[in-house]
Amino acid sequence: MDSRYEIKRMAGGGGSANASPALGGQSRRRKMPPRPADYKLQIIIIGSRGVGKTSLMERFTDDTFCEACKSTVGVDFKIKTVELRGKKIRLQIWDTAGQERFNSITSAYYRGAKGIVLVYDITKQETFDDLPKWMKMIDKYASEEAELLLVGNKLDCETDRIVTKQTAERFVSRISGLRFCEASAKDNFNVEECFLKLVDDILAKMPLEIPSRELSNSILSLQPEPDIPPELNPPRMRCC
Ligand SMILES: Nc1nc2c(ncn2[C@@H]2O[C@H](COP(=O)(O)OP(=O)(O)OP(=O)(O)O)[C@@H](O)[C@H]2O)c(=O)[nH]1
Repeated sequence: MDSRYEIKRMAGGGGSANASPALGGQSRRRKMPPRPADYKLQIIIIGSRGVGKTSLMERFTDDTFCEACKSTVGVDFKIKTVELRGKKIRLQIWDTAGQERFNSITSAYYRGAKGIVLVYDITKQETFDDLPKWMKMIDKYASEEAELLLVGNKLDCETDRIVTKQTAERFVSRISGLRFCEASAKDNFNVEECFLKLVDDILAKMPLEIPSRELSNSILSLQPEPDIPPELNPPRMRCC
């Protein structure tokens, strides 16, 4: 049995208001199981190779940073539960390979995503120049309803910056509904804020006024459990 459901016997010598005479002064406390999530959402992280997609995901989900990570092969994912707008949200975050040769695999994950994080590296012009190509992928494979967030990563490398904030803002202003922020996975700057803003934007579009009895009985999934598309192999785990 799950240890969360165990009834803990509290050894006691009386004095507790909850003590039961039948237990000879011992009281029973039931440890409550965690409240189930109200929503399950998928977020996908895309962008060119080496921009820090994995690093952003790992910073957000585990608060870790890997200096010498291996390049992602195919896709990987992590789970994180957050609370926003009074709701508990289970996020499944898909980290995709930046290498073009994996596009046929990674594109299968766009469709179910409620949020898309498009990343470039502020120190590498080519990763910014690649953005129109990634926008084409989004147009082709993602849901029109998906919320979009552009992240300029590696803000800790300000002295090596090539892509100015103004240049990025000009790009963003031409695309409706695209949000923008700069962050550093390494320094843990603005990472959580960027992800939570994206989730908040997703929630803002959802019908949150669901009768509480529906919420209490089951996990309300506004989209299918984010399964691995059947035609694909399971996500390949990467190590650091
Ligand atoms: N200075 C700095 N380095 C970073 C940052 N984020 C990631 N890196 C480094 O950039 C390199 C690539 O990071 P990854 O997270 O693997 O990049 P990725 O976009 O997932 O790469 P692919 O899987 O190849 O597409 C690694 O050496 C990281 O340590 C950051 O915020 N600042």
